[in-house]
Amino acid sequence: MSIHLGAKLGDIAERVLLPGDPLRAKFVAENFLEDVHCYNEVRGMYGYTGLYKGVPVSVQGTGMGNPTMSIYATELIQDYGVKKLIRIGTCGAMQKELQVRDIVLAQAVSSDSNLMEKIFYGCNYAPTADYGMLSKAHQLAQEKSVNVHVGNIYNSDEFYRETLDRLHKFMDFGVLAVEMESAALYTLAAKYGVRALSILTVGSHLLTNERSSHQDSEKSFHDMVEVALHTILTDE
Ligand SMILES: O=P(O)(O)O[C@H]1O[C@H](CO)[C@@H](O)[C@H]1O
Ligand SMILES: O=c1cc[nH]c(=O)[nH]1
Repeated sequence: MSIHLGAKLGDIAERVLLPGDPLRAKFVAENFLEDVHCYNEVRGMYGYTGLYKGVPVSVQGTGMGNPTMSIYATELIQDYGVKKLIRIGTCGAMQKELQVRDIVLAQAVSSDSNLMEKIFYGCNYAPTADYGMLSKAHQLAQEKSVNVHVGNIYNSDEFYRETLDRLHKFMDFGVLAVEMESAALYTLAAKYGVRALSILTVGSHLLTNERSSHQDSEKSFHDMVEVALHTILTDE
């Protein structure tokens, strides 16, 4: 057991999908994996391990924001030996060419979080995706004819913003979409020498205010989860 996970050693696979919402972890386990067991209920942050095409894969809720992602990513890597982590999240679109339900592959992460400043003595650090997993996910998404976008995303510690100025600045510089966990995930993956990628479904559009309903978005997760599962299985 680690501090925040009730799993025994060996309960968690080397390959883990990471949704923010613990109920999304349950949904993925019940609908995509076989021979599933729940290894964590601590804090209601459900974690499951099952088989995908005969290979053990876990799916672990992370909660919202860089601090909770940091806790789960660190314990998964350090205490349970996880080697490949793919976040399956939602995001808000920031460019007009993106549509609700499109998929975004986060190649790089810009952030307003001071997490990196703390780690790197006030300097900037550019959290980046694992290139092998990024290119595999891109290829798979294209094969499935999914509307997929690859590029820089905005990681924020704010969901409800004091000002929109910063958001607009990132829009001006071509940043695709906003979310709240990928800076911590990519930075910790680099620290511990493991592989990470964030795959995001557009749940809302910040330019048009369109948003998918909660139920609607569970269905639209289907493509993202399939791309994530196929990507995490390949060794490129
Ligand atoms: O849907 P998830 O994975 O939680 O991701 C996004 O949704 C939450 C905000 O509603 C934040 O966690 C953000 O990153
Ligand atoms: O983090 C997020 C996710 C969706 N929409 C936002 O505005 N922020």
